[in-house]
Amino acid sequence: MTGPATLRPAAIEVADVVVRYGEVLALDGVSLSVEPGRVTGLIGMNGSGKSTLFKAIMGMLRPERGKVLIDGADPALARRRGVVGYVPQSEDVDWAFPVSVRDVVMMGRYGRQGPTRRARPADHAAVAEALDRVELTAYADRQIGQLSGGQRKRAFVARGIAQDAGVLLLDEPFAGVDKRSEATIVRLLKELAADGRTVLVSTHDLHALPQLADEAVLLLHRILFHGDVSEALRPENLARAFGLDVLDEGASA
Ligand SMILES: Nc1ncnc2c1ncn2[C@@H]1O[C@H](COP(=O)(O)OP(=O)(O)OP(=O)(O)O)[C@@H](O)[C@H]1O
Repeated sequence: MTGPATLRPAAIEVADVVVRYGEVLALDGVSLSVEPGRVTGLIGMNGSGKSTLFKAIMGMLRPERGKVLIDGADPALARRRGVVGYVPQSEDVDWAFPVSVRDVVMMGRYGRQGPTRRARPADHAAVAEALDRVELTAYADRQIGQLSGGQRKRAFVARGIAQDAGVLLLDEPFAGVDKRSEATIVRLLKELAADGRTVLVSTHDLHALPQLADEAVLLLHRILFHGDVSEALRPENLARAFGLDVLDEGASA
């Protein structure tokens, strides 16, 4: 499948990144390359540093050490250029905010509209196409909070599509989503990767991983594993990523 002409595929390069919040060492020398054209699953327990890694990739925090490059460019610059699209965790969104689904998707066009934010015909066309792609055309005028969990995620994916983002970061897209919506989102993400996008998805949902991801990254403040999904899911790898060895030690003490 060929992508839209304006799509800017971009690889993510993370080199030896250290991020600390006061005493908490959230990322401890993380190095990772994420390639376009694939869905990469980012797996780690609560507090393992997944959201912090996303923030570093978006240039929203400056690492104490190391570097992030998006297609060779500074991540904050890449974000301002609209190269990086982000689907946030549900808790990070104010669902009561009085905006329609269409408004949310139009936000993906703001970077092109300048300070006046006046939508041109091309912006409306891109929003309509993105809504169609995620199958939310019929819901375009609904307030964003009046959608199901899966539809809410798809609205934010549509924002990234309208933005022509070459990199899509999704933070826990399956949390609070039923199986049918999960299957729809998985299919959509695979299509978006096939267009040439770089798709990085954090998830706790290990069952969805084989269908979803072409490769997997296990994170526990540092990269424990990066490679085949089936290998990532081996019990010894999951035990390391989810700290079960720590629990075992505690149990035997
Ligand atoms: N703003 C902050 N101030 C202090 N500590 C923080 C802050 N943000 C994150 N942390 C800590 O940094 C570590 C990594 O947090 P992060 O949110 O990146 O993990 P996560 O893998 O995304 O977790 P979850 O799966 O629960 O969303 C945790 O120990 C967390 O408590």
